[in-house]
Amino acid sequence: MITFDGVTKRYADGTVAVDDLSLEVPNGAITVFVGPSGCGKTTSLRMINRMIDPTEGRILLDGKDVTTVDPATLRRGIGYVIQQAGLFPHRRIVDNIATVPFLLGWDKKKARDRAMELLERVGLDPKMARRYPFQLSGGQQQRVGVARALAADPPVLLMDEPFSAVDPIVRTSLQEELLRLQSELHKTIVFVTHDIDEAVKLGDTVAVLRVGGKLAQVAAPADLLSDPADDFVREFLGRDRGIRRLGFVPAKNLALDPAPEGVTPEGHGTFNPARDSLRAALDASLLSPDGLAVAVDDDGRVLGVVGQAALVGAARG
Ligand SMILES: Nc1ncnc2c1ncn2[C@@H]1O[C@H](COP(=O)(O)OP(=O)(O)OP(=O)(O)O)[C@@H](O)[C@H]1O
Repeated sequence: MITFDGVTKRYADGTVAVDDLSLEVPNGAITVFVGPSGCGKTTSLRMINRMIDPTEGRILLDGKDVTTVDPATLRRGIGYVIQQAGLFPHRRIVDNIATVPFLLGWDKKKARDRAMELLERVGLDPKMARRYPFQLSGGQQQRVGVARALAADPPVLLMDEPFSAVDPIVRTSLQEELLRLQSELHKTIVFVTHDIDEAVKLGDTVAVLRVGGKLAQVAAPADLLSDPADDFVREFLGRDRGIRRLGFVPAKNLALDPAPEGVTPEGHGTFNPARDSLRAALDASLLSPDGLAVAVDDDGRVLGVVGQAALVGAARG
């Protein structure tokens, strides 16, 4: 666990970038820091690995004040991913990924084997290993950045706007890849973004900061969407909060009616109650001429139907 305990950062010119921040970042989950430009997200992140030291307060990593740990030792347990990957341009991809293992003195073969394993893990073709960064697309470079941060298997991963510089489609696939990786690796991840949609998609917990470095709210995405703490958070969350919140409510508790004669998945919107959200079920019903969302299992077999009145009722509840 990472604990921010009354942390303030005042820069030499008097700018208060972070103001009395207290927050707990649980192990094995993704905590997102989100907020407008200049609200202190990057400063907060960099105080964890001591690229910046706080002016007041303490940051504890598993109970230990990070300022008492030598930065090099500290960073061995903390992977760091930044925007535009920050790869070394004159090193091949495999050696970029193996950077930390090399620094730790692993033998060359073991370090490169590990790099190859990670290359595949982040969804890249092993053929890429011998290329240089300029021979990869932006999205591929970002994947290499993630692989490099994971190379020495650190328990903590800091990610600073890692997907901001790529186009929306690549960005979506990188986000999904991160969620897939996290479901296997269970790292303690602190993720910084200014994009609220990215925050609610990736975060188990979302911390919203406002300019001046003050914490506005910290909550699970569904709670943030249903109960914003104040006007700033409400405005920052943007439109369609009600609908977006339904994306976090599982559809598995919906009461299904037997499918009427002739109602089939063809010509109807379908959803899978075991996997999908209430939002997906509502969408399915809106796509059906008679308003019935058809529930199907993994094999496409019809389990039943649910109508719009029941969906709206479930959405209220
Ligand atoms: N070295 C510095 N000296 C003085 N002020 C600084 C310094 N670094 C950052 N700041 C200021 O501290 C505040 C917070 O900066 P920070 O980079 O942490 O914000 P951020 O939320 O990450 O912003 P962005 O989303 O634009 O990257 C800003 O007002 C910034 O101008």
